[in-house]
Amino acid sequence: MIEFQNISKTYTTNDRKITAVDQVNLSIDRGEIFGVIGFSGAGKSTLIRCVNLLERPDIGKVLVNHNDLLSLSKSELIDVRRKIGMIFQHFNLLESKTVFHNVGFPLSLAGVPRAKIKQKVEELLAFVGLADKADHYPEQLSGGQKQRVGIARALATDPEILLCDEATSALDPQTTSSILDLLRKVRDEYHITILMITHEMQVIKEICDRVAVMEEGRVIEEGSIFDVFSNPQQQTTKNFVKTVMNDELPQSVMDKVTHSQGNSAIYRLTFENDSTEMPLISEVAKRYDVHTNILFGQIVELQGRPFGNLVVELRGKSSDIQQAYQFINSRVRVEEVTADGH
Ligand SMILES: Nc1ncnc2c1ncn2[C@@H]1O[C@H](COP(=O)(O)OP(=O)(O)OP(=O)(O)O)[C@@H](O)[C@H]1O
Repeated sequence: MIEFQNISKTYTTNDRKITAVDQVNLSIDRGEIFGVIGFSGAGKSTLIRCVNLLERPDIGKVLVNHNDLLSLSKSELIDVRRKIGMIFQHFNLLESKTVFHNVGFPLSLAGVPRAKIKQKVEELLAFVGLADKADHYPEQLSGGQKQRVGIARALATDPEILLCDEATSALDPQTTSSILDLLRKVRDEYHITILMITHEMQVIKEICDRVAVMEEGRVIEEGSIFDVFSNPQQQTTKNFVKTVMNDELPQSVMDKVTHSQGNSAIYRLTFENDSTEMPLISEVAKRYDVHTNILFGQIVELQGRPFGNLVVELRGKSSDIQQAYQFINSRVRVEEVTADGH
């Protein structure tokens, strides 16, 4: 549906060159909710603006529905852009127009007859839950309501793609959740492909199917939500994952454990899918002459699949600990936790 083929974009300011997007390759499928995460300055906004050529990449190709955007004429590009809606962090509503006229604005611009505009706007306001706010002005609305208007306006031209530029970053967590629910409904009911950029991993976790992590203009990691959250590879990705999956042991616990007497080792066990239901620790205690001390445990759901973490201290003779480790290792992913808790 959307394909970036080796695109790069460099800005030159005061003789300084900044490569905002650096050789990015990504492919986003029809009907997918795809997230791009990165810290400020990573190049996310530049990348998303390449989808409708608000920014033109210097090199590479942007394909939308197999159309090579950079080779289109002006009028062809206008047609493609009509199929791409966009919502923004600060909503970008027209303050002097009512909710009704904000939503209908793209249709008025396209010369759609009044009766048709009325029908479409009413349908969309009902869809976003603002049927009773048609005559209100933006200043009379909360942030969440404003973003609902932004979404309704973006849907007015029946787009196939919705671009979300930090669409929930100005909202509190509860309102963010309700907007994400609405975006999921947009995808499910209107079958729209959604590309969103954000610096909040919680947003990615709640709604996306796949994610790409950007750093210094490059995509450093990409994959399904389950794979990236359960087994992040790059340090930046690990840091983002940590913000929503807090599985760090407090230092005070680590200190107690590492200063305890006798032979002991600490392991982090990772459970996925069916293995989350495995009575592994009781099995270890039964089979081997080791004491087991559970220091931390959690189970979360990623895209409907269970994923768990357990940090266990094993105490006993080195040879017994080693045997117990091998048994665990044959059943689940396991790594030793070092003295700093990692
Ligand atoms: N129009 C521009 N002129 C010059 N430099 C720019 C321009 N737009 C972006 N940049 C630079 O390109 C880099 C990437 O910016 P971009 O806005 O794409 O990142 P971002 O990940 O979206 O960050 P943020 O979340 O802060 O917007 C930054 O160093 C930024 O300063």
